[in-house]
Amino acid sequence: MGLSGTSKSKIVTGEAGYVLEDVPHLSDYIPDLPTYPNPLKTNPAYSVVKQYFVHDDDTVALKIIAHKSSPRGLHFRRAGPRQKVYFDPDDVHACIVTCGGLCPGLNTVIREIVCGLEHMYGVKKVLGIEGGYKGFYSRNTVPLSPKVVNDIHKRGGTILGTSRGGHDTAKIVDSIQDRGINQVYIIGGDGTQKGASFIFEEIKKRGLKVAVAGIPKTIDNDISVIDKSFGFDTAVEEAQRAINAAHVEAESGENGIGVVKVMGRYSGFIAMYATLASRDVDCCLIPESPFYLEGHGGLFEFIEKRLKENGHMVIVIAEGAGQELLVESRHGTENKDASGNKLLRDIGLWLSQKIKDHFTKRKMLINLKYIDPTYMIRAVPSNASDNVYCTLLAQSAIHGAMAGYTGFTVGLVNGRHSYIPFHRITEKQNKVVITDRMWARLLSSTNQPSFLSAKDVVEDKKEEEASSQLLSNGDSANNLVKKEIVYE
Ligand SMILES: Nc1ncnc2c1ncn2[C@@H]1O[C@H](COP(=O)(O)OP(=O)(O)O)[C@@H](O)[C@H]1O
Ligand SMILES: O=P(O)(O)OC[C@H]1O[C@](O)(COP(=O)(O)O)[C@@H](O)[C@@H]1O
Ligand SMILES: [Mg+2]
Repeated sequence: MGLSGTSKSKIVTGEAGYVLEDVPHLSDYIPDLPTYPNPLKTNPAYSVVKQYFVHDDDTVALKIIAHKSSPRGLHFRRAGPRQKVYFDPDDVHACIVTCGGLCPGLNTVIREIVCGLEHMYGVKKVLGIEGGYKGFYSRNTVPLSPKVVNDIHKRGGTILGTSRGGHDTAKIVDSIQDRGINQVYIIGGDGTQKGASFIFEEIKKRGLKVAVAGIPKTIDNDISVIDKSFGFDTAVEEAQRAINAAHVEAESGENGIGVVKVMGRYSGFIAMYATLASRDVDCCLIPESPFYLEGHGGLFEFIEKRLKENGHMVIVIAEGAGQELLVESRHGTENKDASGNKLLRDIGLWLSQKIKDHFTKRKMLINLKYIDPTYMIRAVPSNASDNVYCTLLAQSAIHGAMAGYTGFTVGLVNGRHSYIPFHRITEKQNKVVITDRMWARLLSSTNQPSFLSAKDVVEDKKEEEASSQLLSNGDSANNLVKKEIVYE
């Protein structure tokens, strides 16, 4: 086996093309750390389970579809408890912080970190950092115990509060150092994980024995590498209620049109899955698939056709869709939120008005109802399957930190919990690939226009080149490079 890599990546190679992209370990920069037997060995719940501990060599493949001649691709370290731990449970002082937008399941993750630390490892000192990153240096903290967090998974939001902006690496690490914290659990999206990687680098620079573990959170499902994010299932389920309402309204009026806006700043996964799940949706509009209103193949033509056929229709639109159509009226100013995310204009409202104007001009009576359930979807508690998922993520993060791993995000990769280096999570976003089979399934289920013209270039050669590159660099199928498409 060989070890190589840049400061960013820790690559371990082996026989038969084996490549592990490992995560950092405290022993990488602190020599002679003492180890302790894992307390789970004497825990009655776990000690009876054969092979409970993860083998040191266990890895998880990033790509599970292989061709005859393709390399084995990249692997990540499998998550789970190790035989040895690098912390005496009595010495652990953990903290938890939630950052960025809300997402169903945040409280479940908090609960399970607190309970998992105490029940599995006997750790009793856990601190909640209030109000996101800036809470490390400008807000209160709250001691967390299994009793305090007992019921919180039944509530939406985060009991710790959250925020955008306020990431000051030096101040955060000063606070970690001053408080004697040695395990940091950071729950948040791509922005948060970028912040977490800076915190990890600073901790390493100062030579501190502090494990930094990220738990990826995104209601938009826009984090790459992982199969899906917690809360996403719940969001899709909750979106059904709004779509049902839009359908009932649309069915009841003459030429009824229901427009539902869902979240999805850059990625239209909620819109796509909510549409596929509902079967009541006639048209789904997402940021990845530019659309146009007027003319042949445009949205207005399709609406008119559907109304004539069915007398009603439902449109689901992701908030980031069609933003380019609004650009002209923005007068060049691009507003950003405290984290630097682009502020979007309300495409749902804009589109609803455009549809109304169009049919008024055509002297065709329509009844349009616009529903914006975005924050309602985000504020609900997680459903049963997300609760289980959150629990496993929290436990995997705890096992990793206790085993001395650091600078990692925990995530489900092809159905297996894995430790993923931060940069893999943050280097690009997960997006719906409109040349992929899932989007084709959606198009065939709604029978909506693809909004691609005859000029759209889909060159077989380019496609082949792109896919063979992907096989060798081990990228996930979810992140396939878009084929070159020319829009009229
Ligand atoms: N590039 C970055 N470097 C350091 N911190 C960041 C970066 N981007 C975002 N953050 C911090 O992460 C937190 C959440 O980021 P945000 O983008 O709002 O949400 P999310 O993490 O859900 O994507 C904020 O406190 C923000 O300051
Ligand atoms: O109004 P807020 O709190 O900024 O949140 C709105 C945004 O948050 C999101 O839910 C995503 O948030 P994150 O990047 O924090 O995961 C987007 O879909 C939405 O645009
Ligand atoms: Mg984000």
